[in-house]
Amino acid sequence: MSDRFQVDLAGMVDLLSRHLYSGPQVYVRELIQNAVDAVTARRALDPEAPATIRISTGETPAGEALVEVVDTGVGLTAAEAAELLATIGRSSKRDPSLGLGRAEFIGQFGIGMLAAFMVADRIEVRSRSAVLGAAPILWEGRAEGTFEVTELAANEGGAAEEIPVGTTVRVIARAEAAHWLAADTVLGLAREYGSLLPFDISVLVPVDGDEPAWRRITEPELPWRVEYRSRGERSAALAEYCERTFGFTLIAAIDLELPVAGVSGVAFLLPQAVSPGSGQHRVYMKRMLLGQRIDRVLPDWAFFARAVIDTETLSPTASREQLHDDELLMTVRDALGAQMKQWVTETLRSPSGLARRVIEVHHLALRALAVTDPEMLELVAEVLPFETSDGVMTLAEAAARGEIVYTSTTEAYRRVAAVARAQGLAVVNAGYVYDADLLQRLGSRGGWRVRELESADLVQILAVPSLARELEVADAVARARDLLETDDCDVIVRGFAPDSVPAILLRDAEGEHRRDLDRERDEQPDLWGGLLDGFAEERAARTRTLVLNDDCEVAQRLLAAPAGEVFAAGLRSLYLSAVMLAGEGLRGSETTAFSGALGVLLGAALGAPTGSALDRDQGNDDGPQRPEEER
Ligand SMILES: Nc1ncnc2c1ncn2[C@@H]1O[C@H](COP(=O)(O)OP(=O)(O)OP(=O)(O)O)[C@@H](O)[C@H]1O
Repeated sequence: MSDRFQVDLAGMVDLLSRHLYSGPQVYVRELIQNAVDAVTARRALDPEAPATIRISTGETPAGEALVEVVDTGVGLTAAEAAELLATIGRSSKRDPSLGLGRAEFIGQFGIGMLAAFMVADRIEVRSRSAVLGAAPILWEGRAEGTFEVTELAANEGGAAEEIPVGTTVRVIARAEAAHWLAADTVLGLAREYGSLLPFDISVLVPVDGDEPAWRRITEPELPWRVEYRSRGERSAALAEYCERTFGFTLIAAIDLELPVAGVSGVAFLLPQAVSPGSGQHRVYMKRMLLGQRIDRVLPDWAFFARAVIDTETLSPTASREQLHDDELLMTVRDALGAQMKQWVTETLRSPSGLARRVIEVHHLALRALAVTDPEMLELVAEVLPFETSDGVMTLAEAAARGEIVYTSTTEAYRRVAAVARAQGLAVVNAGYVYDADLLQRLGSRGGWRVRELESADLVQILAVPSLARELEVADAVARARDLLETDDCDVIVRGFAPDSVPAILLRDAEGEHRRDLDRERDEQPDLWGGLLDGFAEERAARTRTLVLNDDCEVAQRLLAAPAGEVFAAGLRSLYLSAVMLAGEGLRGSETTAFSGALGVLLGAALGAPTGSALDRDQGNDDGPQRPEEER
């Protein structure tokens, strides 16, 4: 003999509330959805049937909080109520041959009613079926797991025939869940879930000093489907909708339309850059809100947009709060991505204020897009500005000048930019996320000559002087380092081209020079002995390095100069011209120091008295050249 499964209702409800749904608030959604499905079913039988849903809150005579949802839907017979309302997993909305939800209904799983028990102590369903001659019924279910069905005629005297076709669901709260049934909570939730549903749904709201009033919460049309007199009017309405729904002022709205998959919507471009992986979208399913943080609706690279879509075909998970990541979703995601790509291509190809703004704010997203898509790669190479040692330009512009040489980190770029600039070599800073990948891909396409800056380029750029020369200038270098200590700047001597540039300034954000020193020491451990160890330690503490060009006569003469005011003034002049060569402007105190130093040099040459800047340089650390802020 076989037995039937028993269900512990309290246990099931606990399971739902803790592990399936995000919280008890979904009970409002389930009630509205059942009412909408019932109205849809009735309209299928009788297209002229009324289609209204009324939601109100109140109290039972015993003071328990209650929510009542009244629909003019298809209703339930006594047998249907007994079978459907209390059988977990039983739904009238599934197609028996396919085992899937039927296209016209939102519900399909047969568990929605249980959600109400997350807040309810009891649920009463009064209903009259649209089936001709059906008697009105009352179904009462209790949280402890019992229910009964009675015919209202027998229960409530002669009023039965006056009861119209439709259903009234009354949820009576457990004391500790009563706040979920408060008037403004229910209004807020009904709006959140139901505002785009295609029926007249109204909520009874309290009015200060007056009788409560019905307020319609549904909009007659999807915001992106409303017809306006002009494009401008439509744009303004969408901007307002975006502000209201997502809380930001859009840069642009991109229409999304996929009729074959029953998907439509709009993607709003965010007004500021966001990090990848934050693409979260608002999804409606048959015009009922599924969730406001749904990912995977658009491709990963579209993280610079927030979309709102309505879908008739994508499948919800049983919680009805996420989408099934199935093949259909993948196809939809790709198709919506293609529409966004088309918009991006068209917008960026024709120069406009909008194109500039999109590039300025969302260049990172465009880089991400270029990495995944060869067509976008060409577009990005044409329109995206890159920092190069020859100024800001697009990759297409850089390519027009010859081979593109890039560094894959910004630190490496900062280190070599000044040297490269001094030598007329254009180096592209490919330090942003995706850049190195992007340039590599570009390099593997026909017609582009691209390569990463190699260490061989660097060795060629900065030549280490011989040991003898290093020892010869050691004293001058030590003096120079003392003089530039307050500028947070180290001093080294190297040879590099062109020999017309006496000095360049390197940044040392990652201790690159320390590594250089380590390498040099490793190569010639005996010769250098402990000499470099001391240097390395102290040098690592300074964030910039002045490289004096040992191939340049001016620098050579400075290194040969005796200690004194001319040496200090000469060093300061070279330092400040290197600051300018590195693309940094001079601060006020530096401009003063520059003219002071020139004054000293001219004075020395012309025999006039020396200037005050030199005195400051040769004095101790409280000189005016001390950096007031980080460079
Ligand atoms: N307001 C209503 N009017 C008429 N029938 C209803 C109503 N509410 C519920 N029902 C019936 O009860 C059944 C079970 O409802 P329930 O909400 O548990 O599941 P569902 O809506 O079918 O599926 P889902 O779990 O996906 O919401 C429904 O299939 C429907 O036949």
